[in-house]
This record gives sequence, C-alpha cells and structure tokens, in this order.
Amino acid sequence: MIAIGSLNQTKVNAVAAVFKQNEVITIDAPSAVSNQPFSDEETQLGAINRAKFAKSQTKALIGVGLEGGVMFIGQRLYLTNWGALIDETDTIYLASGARFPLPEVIKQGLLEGKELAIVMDHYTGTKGIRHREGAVGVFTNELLTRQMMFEHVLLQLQGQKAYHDQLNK
Ligand SMILES: O=P(O)(O)OP(=O)(O)OP(=O)(O)OC[C@H]1O[C@@H](n2cnc3c(O)ncnc32)[C@H](O)[C@@H]1O
Repeated sequence: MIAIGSLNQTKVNAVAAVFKQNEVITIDAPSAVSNQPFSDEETQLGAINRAKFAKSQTKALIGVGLEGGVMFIGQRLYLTNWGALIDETDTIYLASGARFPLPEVIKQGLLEGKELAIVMDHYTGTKGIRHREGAVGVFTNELLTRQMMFEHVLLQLQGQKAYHDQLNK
C-alpha cells in the first residue's frame, strides 16, 4: 500500500499509473513550505514533508510527496518539480521533474506575489490548470502534461528503490 500526500488528480493518477501493483491511498498532506515555493530547496522540502506525513498518518508502509514550484537561474524564472518517496525502512528517495523557463509575463505575476496556479488560469482564461495539463502542459502544447511529468518523477523514485532493494537483498 502506498500513500500519496495530495488530493490533486494529476498526482494521484500518476501514482496509480506507476505503482500499478500497489493499492494507492490519498491524504491531504501539508507541504509545510510556502504555498508557492520559490527555490529547489523549498520545493524539495515540500515533497519530503508531504511524503513523511502520508506515511506517518496512514497505514501505508510507503509515502510519496510531489511538489511543484519555481526557481531562478540568473534572471530567468523556471518551473521546477520535486518528488520524494519514504519507504518501509525510512529511507528517503528524491527525484526532480521538468524544469524550463517561464515566459516573462508569468514571471511578473509571480513577482507580484500571485501563485503560479492563479497566474496560469488568468493567462489561459480557464480554471484549474493545476489539476489538468499544468503549466508544463500549456507551454509544451500538451506534448508533456503534468501527470506525465509526475509519472517520470515517480519512475525515478520507484527505480531508485528497486536498485537499492536489489543491492541489499
Ligand atoms: O493539491 P496540491 O498537492 O497542493 O497540488 P497543487 O498543484 O495545488 O500544489 P503544488 O504544491 O504541487 O504546487 C505549488 C504551487 O505551485 C503551483 N503550480 C506548480 N506547478 C504547477 C503547474 O504545472 N501548473 C499550475 N500551477 C502549478 C500552484 O500554484 C501551487 O499552488
């Protein structure tokens, strides 16, 4: 049994798709970082906090956390994503996801203190982008959706755990 620390459909669907052999349960886990993480460190910490919460507050032996944020490289603001998995031995696995520069107009909205989800909904004239294709889907013409991106993060986590378990058999 695996617990995902979010009710966001893109995250829950990604976990169900990658961990096909496991029963997946969901819990609304606090990230304990800002609503809009502004660095890799903060985004990664949000993922770790959610994974730990998901494991400790459910009967699952494995907890997973997925977190989206933004970070600067020079003057450019990038979308960033992190995943964490904590297993039955309390080993924590980490992996990052898609990272690409956001358009200047999106960066300006974030610098005004708005959340990326709000800025993206305004930019696209729709509601709930974060539950569907995500910013990554919008800016890749949906070649890569938010769920696909999280699936890639989860495959890295699943694969790292499989490698580790194999070595320690
Ligand atoms: O329900 P939870 O799990 O909290 O899912 P979320 O999408 O609201 O929250 P995240 O913690 O993953 O992301 C942090 C913030 O970054 C935003 N965000 C991150 N990635 C995004 C994306 O691909 N599209 C739209 N908004 C995104 C959104 O504003 C979130 O409030």
